[in-house]
Amino acid sequence: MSPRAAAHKPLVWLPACHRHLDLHDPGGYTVLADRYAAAVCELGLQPVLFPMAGAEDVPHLLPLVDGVLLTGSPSNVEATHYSSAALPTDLLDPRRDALTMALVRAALAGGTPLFGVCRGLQEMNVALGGSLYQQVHAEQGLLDHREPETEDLEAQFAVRHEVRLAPGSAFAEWAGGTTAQVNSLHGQGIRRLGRGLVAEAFAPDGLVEGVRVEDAQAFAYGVQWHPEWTHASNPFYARTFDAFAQACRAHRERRAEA
Ligand SMILES: N[C@@H](CCC(=O)NCCCC(=O)O)C(=O)O
Repeated sequence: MSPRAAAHKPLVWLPACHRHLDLHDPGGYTVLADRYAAAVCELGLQPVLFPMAGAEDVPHLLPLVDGVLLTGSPSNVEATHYSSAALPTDLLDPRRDALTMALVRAALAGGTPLFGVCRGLQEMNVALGGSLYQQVHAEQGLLDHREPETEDLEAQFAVRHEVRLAPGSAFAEWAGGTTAQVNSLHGQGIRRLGRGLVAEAFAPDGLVEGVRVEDAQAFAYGVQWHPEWTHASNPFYARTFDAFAQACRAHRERRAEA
């Protein structure tokens, strides 16, 4: 690593959510679960937020960072992005949608490492022209992938099912085999795969749970599970995150040398 590149930690952009919280200020709040930012810090990277960034800011802000981590969120990608009508019960976040749709495309076009987790995977899929099941559990033949109704986070994030991993894929390498156990906290899921996405991890009901972007210039993966949870003690999750972190470091090097 060159001395210049070593001077700063690679910067990882985590697009935040925008919510109305039951607090004194009735205005909106910018929200990011500490869990994701902490995982990024533990990898030796620096999480950054651009709270007011919109799609129009992406060309100016993306060159400042070394990676993008699209986090999970209780909110759903609005179905109008894949030409369906949103269900009346949907918790939506149009500002996040607008930003992440542009960010996915720009990160891939410019070779910025991109990792999507849960909603983040769904955003990658929709940004690339794919569609989602709005309620996986309502589809015949598909399982209920939602977390149990409890406030106990350990129970919510507990391992829930196996995933089958494509032989020879990076997922299989990170898992050390062609199966792994994962947690599951989502109501939506990939229906039609986006352009250029290769399905490489599958739930027992066949739902696509892990993708890579074909011919990507840098790390470009998405997972439906949550590797940020217990990533330090789970070798599969740890290797996935390490690969992302390495890609961010390599991107930092390239930026420093340019
Ligand atoms: N709302 C979507 C995405 C689910 C998701 O990202 N869950 C994570 C919840 C915990 C967190 O905020 O990290 C769906 O239901 O599929």
